[in-house]
Amino acid sequence: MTAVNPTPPRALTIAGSDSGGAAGLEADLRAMTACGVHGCVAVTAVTVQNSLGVSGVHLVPAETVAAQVRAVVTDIGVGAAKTGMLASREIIDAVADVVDEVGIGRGPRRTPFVVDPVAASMRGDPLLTEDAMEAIRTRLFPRAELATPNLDEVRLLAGIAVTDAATAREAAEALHAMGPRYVLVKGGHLRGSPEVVDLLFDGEQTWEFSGPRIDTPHVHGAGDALASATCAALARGLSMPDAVASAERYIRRAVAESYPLGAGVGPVSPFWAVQAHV
Ligand SMILES: Nc1ncnc2c1ncn2[C@@H]1O[C@H](COP(=O)(O)OP(=O)(O)OP(=O)(O)O)[C@@H](O)[C@H]1O
Ligand SMILES: Cc1ncc(COP(=O)(O)O)c(N)n1
Repeated sequence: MTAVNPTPPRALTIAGSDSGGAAGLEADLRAMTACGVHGCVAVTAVTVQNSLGVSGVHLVPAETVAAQVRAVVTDIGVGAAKTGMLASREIIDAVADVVDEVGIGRGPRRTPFVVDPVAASMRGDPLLTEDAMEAIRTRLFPRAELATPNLDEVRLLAGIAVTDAATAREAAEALHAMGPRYVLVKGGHLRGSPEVVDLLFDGEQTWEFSGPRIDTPHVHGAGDALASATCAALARGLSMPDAVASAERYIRRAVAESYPLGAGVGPVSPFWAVQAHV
């Protein structure tokens, strides 16, 4: 007898590939799977990458990136989409145009769009050309339901150095004024602090997600996994504050169970969530 199972919720990541399998679309798909969602991909770039860094980048043509988004949305359909490494201004322009075309974006009648403004790898290797951050700000932030910058990206986008709760709030306000409906200022890079505090802001209300800093160097892919877990929760129909809260619970366990890989920095682990089901 043929078993016909229900189709699970789907989400789309528009991101680059990490050959080390720690960050990028590989991290995104693992996090989406662990969070109960079928992940689809529009690949923007192939990186030559391992635990020690990025030694090569090969860009996918912008029209091929847009065509992947179109192919996924028109046939499979998704409940939410996110961006990771977008690599170039041309790809950002193509993504801005195609999300408008297929109904992904900001506001109640659009499929929720999470913009993770990835600028560099955690080791500082550039993942975006220099003129492209401005394009993320002007072309993608006004279309974003949620933007998820880390503190280096906050500095590039808003010129604010976050050092405490007051400057995190100031940054959230400045970034919100650039267009996203919600902003999540991620505190992982405030290395001296014993607590990690992520701040969600919708222009009026703030939600603070805090917990002890877990003592591990292996946080490769943490930002990708957090944005993807949020995207998965949105695809399952959660509200933004609930989706971020669920992703925050997910990422803290994933950081706690991170593991060494190669000679450099290892990844956060999605396995705890999968193992709960096997
Ligand atoms: N040592 C840690 N302990 C607890 N939580 C952490 C730790 N490091 C990262 N996190 C969680 O992961 C989230 C993403 O990390 P981070 O702020 O470093 O963003 P990112 O730079 O985009 O991530 P990455 O570059 O590692 O992919 C943080 O906001 C925090 O919730
Ligand atoms: C293809 C790709 N996308 C994103 C990241 C950022 O992740 P991290 O900040 O953990 O290096 C990366 N290193 N590679």
